[in-house]
Amino acid sequence: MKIATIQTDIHFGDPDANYEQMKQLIKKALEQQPDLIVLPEMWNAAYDLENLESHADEDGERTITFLQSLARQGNVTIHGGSVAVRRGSNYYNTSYTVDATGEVIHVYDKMHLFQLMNEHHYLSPGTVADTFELEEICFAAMTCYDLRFPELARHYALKGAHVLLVPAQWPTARLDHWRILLQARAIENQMYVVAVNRVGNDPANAFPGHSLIIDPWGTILYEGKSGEEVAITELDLGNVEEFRKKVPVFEDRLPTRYKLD
Ligand SMILES: O=C(O)CCC(=O)C(=O)O
Repeated sequence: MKIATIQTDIHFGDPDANYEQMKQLIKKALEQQPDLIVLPEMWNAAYDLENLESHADEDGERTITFLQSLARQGNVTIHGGSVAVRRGSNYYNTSYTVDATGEVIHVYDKMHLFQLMNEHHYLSPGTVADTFELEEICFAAMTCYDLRFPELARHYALKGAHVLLVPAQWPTARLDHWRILLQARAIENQMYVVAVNRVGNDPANAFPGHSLIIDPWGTILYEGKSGEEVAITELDLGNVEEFRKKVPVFEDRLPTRYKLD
């Protein structure tokens, strides 16, 4: 599977500029005919949480229409990173995945809200962690801070996921955590991890890029630099069981002996 990762800066609190910029970047990715495009976290307005009322996407309608048009045009599936969405009186950090026919095949609301960026004061947490199928391969998605919760990645692995998508706005100050945690999730769950981070600055943080694609052995197959990058990585996603046979952790788990609550 050919995967395009879109590592970009994001205009703070300016959805119109961000939809236009993302359209150009997706079109650039389409030139290389990828099967899947993955975008970063909160790309419609960045972390301008104080102004959600004016720029959160009402029921995700603008984002879904935008992704559907480009997915059909490029005959590609797009995991739309995440955007700030309003549903009823609540706001969410939501990922939509749209396939080449324009069908929304998966929706994920970020579960673990990041107190250091005040998400918990503005957003509601997601409650559903489902997997989805793409070309007969089981995928799962989480968002940025969710990465610190190994239980969520293990939950997905036990549901059959072979690929974990992780859009993020992970700050430069903790870049070493980013790389180590992504590798750990890949190794301990023996799954591919495709993680897309933003670059640039917002009023509170700098963002380093370093988007990463890691195989189930923990080997880094792609690592972005610190600028804007539309990268294509070709992956053989059908070989996860081969990795799992080498070290059979799923056979050797003893779940009745460790209670997590
Ligand atoms: O956990 C971290 O250090 C970064 C998390 C984060 O920036 C986020 O969830 O937006």
